[in-house]
Amino acid sequence: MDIDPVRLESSLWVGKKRYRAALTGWHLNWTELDKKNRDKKTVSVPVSEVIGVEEGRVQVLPQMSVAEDTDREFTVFYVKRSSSGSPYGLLWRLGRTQFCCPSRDLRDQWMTQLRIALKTHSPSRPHRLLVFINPFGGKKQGRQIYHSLVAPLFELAGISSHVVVTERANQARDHILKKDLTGFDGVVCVGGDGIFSELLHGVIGRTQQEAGLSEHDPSITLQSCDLHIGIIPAGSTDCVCFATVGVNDPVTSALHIIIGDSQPLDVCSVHHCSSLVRYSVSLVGYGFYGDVLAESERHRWMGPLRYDYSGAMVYLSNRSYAGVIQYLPADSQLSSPRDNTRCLSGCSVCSKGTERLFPHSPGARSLYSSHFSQFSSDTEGEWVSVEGRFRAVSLTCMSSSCPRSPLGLSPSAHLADGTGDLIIVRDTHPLGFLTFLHRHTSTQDQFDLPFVDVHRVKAVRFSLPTGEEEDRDEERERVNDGGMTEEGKRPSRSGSHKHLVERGEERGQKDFLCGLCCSKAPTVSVWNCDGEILPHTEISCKVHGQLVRLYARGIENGSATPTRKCQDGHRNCKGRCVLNN
Ligand SMILES: CCCCCCCCCCCCC/C=C/[C@@H](O)[C@H](COP(=O)(O)O)NC(=O)CCCCCCCCCCCCCCC
Ligand SMILES: Nc1ncnc2c1ncn2[C@@H]1O[C@H](COP(=O)(O)OP(=O)(O)O)[C@@H](O)[C@H]1O
Ligand SMILES: [Ca+2]
Repeated sequence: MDIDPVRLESSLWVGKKRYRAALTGWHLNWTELDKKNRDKKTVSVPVSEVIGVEEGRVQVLPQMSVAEDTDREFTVFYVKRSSSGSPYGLLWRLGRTQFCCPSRDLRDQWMTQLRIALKTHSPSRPHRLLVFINPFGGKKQGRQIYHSLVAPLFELAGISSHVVVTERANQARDHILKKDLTGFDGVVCVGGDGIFSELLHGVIGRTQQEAGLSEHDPSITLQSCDLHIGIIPAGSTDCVCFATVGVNDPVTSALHIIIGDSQPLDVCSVHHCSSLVRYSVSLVGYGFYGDVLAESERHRWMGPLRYDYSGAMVYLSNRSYAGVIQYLPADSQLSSPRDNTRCLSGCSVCSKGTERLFPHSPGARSLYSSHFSQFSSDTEGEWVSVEGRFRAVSLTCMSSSCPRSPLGLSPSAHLADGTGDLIIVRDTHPLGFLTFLHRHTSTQDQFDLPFVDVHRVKAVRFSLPTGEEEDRDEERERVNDGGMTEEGKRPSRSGSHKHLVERGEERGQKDFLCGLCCSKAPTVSVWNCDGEILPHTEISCKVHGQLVRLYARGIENGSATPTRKCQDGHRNCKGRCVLNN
């Protein structure tokens, strides 16, 4: 349906300069005029990126206040992209321009038309948000970040928010699962990947409850979630924010939330036998990343640095683990983890994913759903099996870029294509593994190593090799342990790992901790699932295309976005090479 665009055009003043300002349905433009009425520079702001309009000369920080109201002035706030951003994504800032009209009538007309345009052209903006702050995330700045940087912007945009400062782990998840959410358009977390994961589990769980679907049945197609999730980064890794926005910056994220941006995200479900263990969006990792997480939990007091310290310790302990990996390859015609592309805002691979996942007719959708099922092997293609000793086995549904690794675990992975990338690092000499790790910090290709394989997949299973009886017993012990809460089968996030670390009954864990100070090497590692230790070694994972939506739009392509060395051998061709998109 075409909506009649709002139009208004007049001569206005900004400071001492005269401008021709025009509001069409989609854009607000103002062009400086010289004395002979010739056009000079034009500023153009899409209506969808206007944050608010106020009468008078208004400022927002440190508090919203009207500096002066002469009856003829109004202030427009909008998204302004900062040139001093990171090379990986654009920083957004609050732009502000104060206009002066020749008359009060004209001022009122501008105010009215701008507000109508905002209502008409930004229907997906949130009006009411439920905000969870983890006061202990990252450098423990969550509360301050929210109140000083984010709340004033929400107020300016007319968003009302209900704020919950969490007092315990899993409070945010339980709140979303159990409380009345009527009237909320979205949920927001202020913290790291851990509190985000709580929101993810709450939103997915609640949606399945309402749809009458069992999350424990690995063969069903889960219902995608309408309630959007926003992330204000204030954690240690903040990988989900970095990989979906391109920067970890609270103001940028707040502005994406205000304008109601929407980024679908693939989610991986992790099952053990017939029970859901957890969901993941970034990393499901065994071996190195599992060991780093287990070790880092003992050094939480170090804050975000705990990962670097533990990374070095685990690297020096030089471990590899036996296992059997099975995976279901995705259609290699559509994309590949080594095609040297980047998933950027408006990504065509993800758009095609949307068409495949949600074709318009309901009949077609259910046909596709059965095609997508991990367990219907008829149309699926074949499972592939790899057995051996591995330094690291990682599955990621997106690039998992973060400040530590700005291109991520899998630089060409897509946020919303319905697939994940399985990275298999076979056992190798220490220098080889260090090269692999180090390449995560540069534009060099970490997959271009003889002991590394990467596959684009729809599902993965991991088991211990047959004949490792000792390990199987251990695995049985873990299953009996469970790590589940009294509410039944819902996994307990930190309950399980607290159990592992504090009581030390988990043998792999005990071996691991012991292994750092004595020579006995452990035979099993643990799984790191978005920063949580899983209570099982044998798991099966399935990617659910576009299961949730974030208030984000993917990474906007700053001119300097670094990319990999291209296949012609150019180093650092930084997007100029034709092979890069
Ligand atoms: C030699 C330098 C090597 C740098 C290797 C960097 C790899 C970075 C991969 C990052 C993957 C991120 C996936 C996201 C995981 C998060 O969900 C999750 C939870 O985050 P939260 O605490 O904010 O809630 N974070 C994590 O599990 C942390 C994983 C971080 C691993 C960092 C490893 C650093 C390794 C340093 C090795 C140093 C070797 C030195 C040898 C002398
Ligand atoms: N009030 C709280 N007390 C203790 N733990 C909490 C609280 N709120 C959230 N958590 C848990 O803290 C863990 C880490 O939180 P997160 O926000 O990811 O910070 P970080 O990035 O520093 O790890 C998560 O597992 C989350 O569930
Ligand atoms: Ca994906």
